[in-house]
Amino acid sequence: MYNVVFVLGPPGSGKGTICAQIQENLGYVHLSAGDLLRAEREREGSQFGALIEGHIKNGSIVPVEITCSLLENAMIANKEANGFLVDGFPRNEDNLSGWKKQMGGKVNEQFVLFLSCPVDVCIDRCLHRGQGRTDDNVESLKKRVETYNQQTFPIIEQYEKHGMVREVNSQRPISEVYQDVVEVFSAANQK
Ligand SMILES: Nc1ncnc2c1ncn2[C@@H]1O[C@H](COP(=O)(O)OP(=O)(O)OP(=O)(O)O)[C@@H](O)[C@H]1O
Ligand SMILES: O=c1ccn([C@@H]2O[C@H](COP(=O)(O)O)[C@@H](O)[C@H]2O)c(=O)[nH]1
Ligand SMILES: [Mg+2]
Repeated sequence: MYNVVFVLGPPGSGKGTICAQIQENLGYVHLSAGDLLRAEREREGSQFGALIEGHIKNGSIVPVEITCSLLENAMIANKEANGFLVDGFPRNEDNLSGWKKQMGGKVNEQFVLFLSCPVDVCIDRCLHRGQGRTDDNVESLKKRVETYNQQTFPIIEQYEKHGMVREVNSQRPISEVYQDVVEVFSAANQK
């Protein structure tokens, strides 16, 4: 069984930043679904490159079969990890049902870390991220936020109903956010 923590929140809420620190200090392996899709987009011979880029630019969600296979392959390649931080997934109903179908019997879902942050702050962070992402522009960000509000937030609400969401306010200095996140992990791993 793989231990899994889903890390969700609006675009630019700091998921990648916090996951990198958790990976460094707590032995979880960080799997950003977005990073895996970007790597697949760049992979020579990939049949999905154009499809992935279309979704990324449009802020829409790639079919789950593609994303879930990338995530499972990355888990298989890191079997010795304490657990996995699945960053930016599941993002919609299709993601959730596809994940349950493919991974249902293979994972222990520990909790959902929800980094909450006002959208205007998040957009400003993305516009100043400086990583050259093709979706860090005003037009794509508008669509990404819309997708988050309409499709991803309801997934967080579903997990909330099952008592699985741990919310941390990420509109604060990174060190403060990280401190609270560590407490969430400590509490979960004491059980
Ligand atoms: N608490 C914070 N305060 C200020 N800036 C932050 C904070 N957390 C992250 N950032 C910065 O905001 C930008 C976005 O952070 P990050 O890439 O971690 O977000 P993300 O949630 O992974 O975004 P996306 O969903 O678009 O991948 C980065 O430039 C990062 O350095
Ligand atoms: O599960 C996923 C994760 C991501 N996408 C697509 O990638 C971009 C960028 O994702 P980030 O998490 O911001 O790196 C996202 O807008 C989607 O288009 C996806 O389809 N499924
Ligand atoms: Mg990210």
